[in-house]
Amino acid sequence: MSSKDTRLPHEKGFHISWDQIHRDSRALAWRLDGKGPDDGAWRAIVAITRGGMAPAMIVARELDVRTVDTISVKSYHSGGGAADQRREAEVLKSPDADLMGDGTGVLIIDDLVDSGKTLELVRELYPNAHLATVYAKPQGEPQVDTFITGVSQDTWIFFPWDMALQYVEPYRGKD
Ligand SMILES: O=P(O)(O)OC[C@H]1O[C@H](OP(=O)(O)OP(=O)(O)O)[C@H](O)[C@@H]1O
Ligand code: HPA
Ligand SMILES: [Mg+2]
Repeated sequence: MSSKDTRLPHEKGFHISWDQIHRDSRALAWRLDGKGPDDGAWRAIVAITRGGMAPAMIVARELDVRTVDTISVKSYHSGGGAADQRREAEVLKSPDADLMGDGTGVLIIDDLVDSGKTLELVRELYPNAHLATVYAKPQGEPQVDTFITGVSQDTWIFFPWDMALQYVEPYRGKD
């Protein structure tokens, strides 16, 4: 039996509540406040859809940034068999080109970085933008300029928009 199978149900994932993502996104805003290139201000915020939209909205509110755009990135597995599967990413919708330039003064926000493929592509497109996530796994950390909480690579992060409250059995069941 692998160690994965011996973990208790509540240890298989990192479950984030709305309250937690709000607090962590505000912590991200606090860390980024005054760090823009022009008098500390950020020119615009770009959310990486869809997961980056909630944190980006919270950061935009805290930092009083009114110019908000989106970039839509789809990441997927490519290759043949399981052994040579690689992670790829493609842009489905770009933000306004005049707004973006090379990314200087623009804060690009996502909920998390995992393999780093999504941010790698975004950085190629906007090398001078500041890339920020709320959560980061070790493999993706080199791709992100600022993040709040590190999470181990084998942990799956569950976000509140993907969950619903439901009954769970006690750890010690009836039989
Ligand atoms: O570092 P990576 O391995 O590229 O993974 C991180 C990305 O994966 C998830 O988005 P996903 O593509 O699942 O789409 P969604 O935000 O629309 O749910 C997450 O929101 C990040 O954007
Ligand atoms: O841990 C994760 N949680 C949710 N979405 C993700 N996309 C890549 N990794 C994750
Ligand atoms: Mg995403």
